[in-house]
Amino acid sequence: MTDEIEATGEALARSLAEVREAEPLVQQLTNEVTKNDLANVTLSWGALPVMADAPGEAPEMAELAGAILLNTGRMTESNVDALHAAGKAANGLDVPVVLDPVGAGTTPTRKEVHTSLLEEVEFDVINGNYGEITHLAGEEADVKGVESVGEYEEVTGSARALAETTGAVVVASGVEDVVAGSDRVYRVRAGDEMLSKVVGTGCMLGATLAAFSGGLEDGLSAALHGTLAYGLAGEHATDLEYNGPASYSVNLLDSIAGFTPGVAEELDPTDRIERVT
Ligand SMILES: Nc1ncnc2c1ncn2[C@@H]1O[C@H](COP(=O)(O)OP(=O)(O)OP(=O)(O)O)[C@@H](O)[C@H]1O
Ligand SMILES: Cc1ncsc1CCO
Ligand SMILES: [Mg+2]
Repeated sequence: MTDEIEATGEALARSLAEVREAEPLVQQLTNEVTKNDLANVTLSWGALPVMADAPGEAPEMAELAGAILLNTGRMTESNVDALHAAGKAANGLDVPVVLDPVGAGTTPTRKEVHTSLLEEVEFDVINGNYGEITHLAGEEADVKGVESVGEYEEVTGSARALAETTGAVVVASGVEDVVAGSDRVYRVRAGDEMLSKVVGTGCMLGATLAAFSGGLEDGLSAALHGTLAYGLAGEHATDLEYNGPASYSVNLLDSIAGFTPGVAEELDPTDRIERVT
């Protein structure tokens, strides 16, 4: 691992190119609300999506994958079984595993599912909104359905605490994103308020983090550059023709597809990332 992660346009371009060259197979177990968007986001970063989520086949596919995403938005018994089985199979072969703990803390069922997943599966990345991350860190949090509500002034500390207890890189998404490894924490300022007006943009960040984890060697660089690239794509999407949130969501997909290494090279995103600890 390099001492400090570069946040230049050139460094971001190298990461984007590495994902495209590796073209990792990214298996995603996710909710029905966002499945199609996640598959397209994955393809647009240059990775290959496969949404294999049946309990019998999911662990078989995980053994073939370059990375897997476990999004807990769908709480059916068979999906929960598949999440466990795929996560364990991936751990057995050192395939990176990303957890998106959708709605963590809201119901007894979700509390139990997240507790058992964290006990039984080792995660490389955990990405959730401020409320979900704060809840998983063992602190008081207010999650309404799948939305983070309330104030989270201590989210940097919560993300770091969760990174320390789980060994995962933790990404807490919100107005600014926090990317926490065990020994350092960054804040990423990229994105646009429109990202909060479309359902599933946090889930799409999860797909992005899985694609970058499958393509890059270093997990913290993958999380930091994936979060930065996604936020910048979300900003650029506001330059495209806008007719309301639905057109923004299409523009977001187009913006990700157009975010090539050549585009990244021309940017100077150094002031978007601040190391805070
Ligand atoms: N006000 C904002 N300004 C800039 N970026 C934002 C804002 N709100 C959210 N984002 C960005 O939107 C993305 C999704 O974050 P959010 O915290 O809303 O996820 P979420 O609640 O898990 O979403 P979902 O459950 O709908 O998938 C992140 O990339 C985050 O940086
Ligand atoms: C709205 C919703 N409900 C379960 S999953 C999901 C997608 C956003 O997280
Ligand atoms: Mg989410």
